[in-house]
Amino acid sequence: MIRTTGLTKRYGSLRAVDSVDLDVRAGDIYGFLGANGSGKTTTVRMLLGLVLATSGTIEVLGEPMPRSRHSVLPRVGALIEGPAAYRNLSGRTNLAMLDAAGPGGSRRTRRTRVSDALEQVGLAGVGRRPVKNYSLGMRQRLGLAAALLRTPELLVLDEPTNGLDPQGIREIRELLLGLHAQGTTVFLSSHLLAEVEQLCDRVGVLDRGRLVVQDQLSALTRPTGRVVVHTPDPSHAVALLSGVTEAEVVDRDGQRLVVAHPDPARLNALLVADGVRVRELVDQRRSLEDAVLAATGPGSDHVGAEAPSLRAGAAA
Ligand SMILES: Nc1ncnc2c1ncn2[C@@H]1O[C@H](COP(=O)(O)OP(=O)(O)OP(=O)(O)O)[C@@H](O)[C@H]1O
Repeated sequence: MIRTTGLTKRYGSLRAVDSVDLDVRAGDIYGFLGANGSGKTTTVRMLLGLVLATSGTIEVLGEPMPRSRHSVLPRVGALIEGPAAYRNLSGRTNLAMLDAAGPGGSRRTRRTRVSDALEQVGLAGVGRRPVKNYSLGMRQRLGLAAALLRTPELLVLDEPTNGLDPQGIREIRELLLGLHAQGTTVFLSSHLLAEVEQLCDRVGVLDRGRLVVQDQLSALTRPTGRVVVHTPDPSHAVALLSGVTEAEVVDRDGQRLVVAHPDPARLNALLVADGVRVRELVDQRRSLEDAVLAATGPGSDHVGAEAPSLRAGAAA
């Protein structure tokens, strides 16, 4: 769906994007993570032919960009940096104007297309109100409606939840999951780990212009081979396990033990058979944050792990 090789953008001596090999596959919800200033927007703009690459190649929907933009862009829905709209006009009129200005899409079916797009983003009831009366979340959804006018095969979204409150973020998330379930491939940039962890199945991490991670979320957060045990009898458990060669207690924090053991089921049986009460026993998994920190290392502008609500009110 999107494939780049050696994609690079220089601004003077700054390599804003540095030899990036993106691989976004059909059916992905791909999260493109990176701190502010890491080069996400520049990459997204290059994918859409809005900024020319210094070097490297780009394929979108199997066609070279920007050369094939006239055939590719009508099949791609895009939302970049706070969608612009005429404030005094209604959402519906804004969409109709965008539809008329965009490539493809006949005039005869415009009304239906606009109505369908408004319906999809949950703005059908307020489509006739002027945009100046819309909340930030409604404006963001209007931007998404514009991206949906052509029933895109691929959605490219730059920080789609920036500036939204938790409710707005959830609405966008549900909308994207719904579109994905209908077959749309989604590529979205974000600086929020939690957002990507909740929504995406494939992740790329940009660190100062370089793609330092690209993998399935499930592979990045795979089990560590350790088991987390919650027990009201931690001392008993530690004493028991000290005599078991294949088990090693690697961490103890109150009633929580982290045990290196090859088989959680066998470990559980061992503990219970000896009278240790087990409240919970789960495979320890690496968090996406751990995976990102391991790849970016110290001194990097780390992507944020803060709750999305803390970002509410940021620039749209
Ligand atoms: N037109 C430009 N001229 C010079 N430098 C630029 C230009 N556009 C972007 N940059 C620089 O390139 C780097 C990457 O910027 P970019 O906007 O792509 O990052 P980003 O990850 O999208 O960050 P943000 O989330 O803040 O938008 C930054 O250091 C930025 O200052």
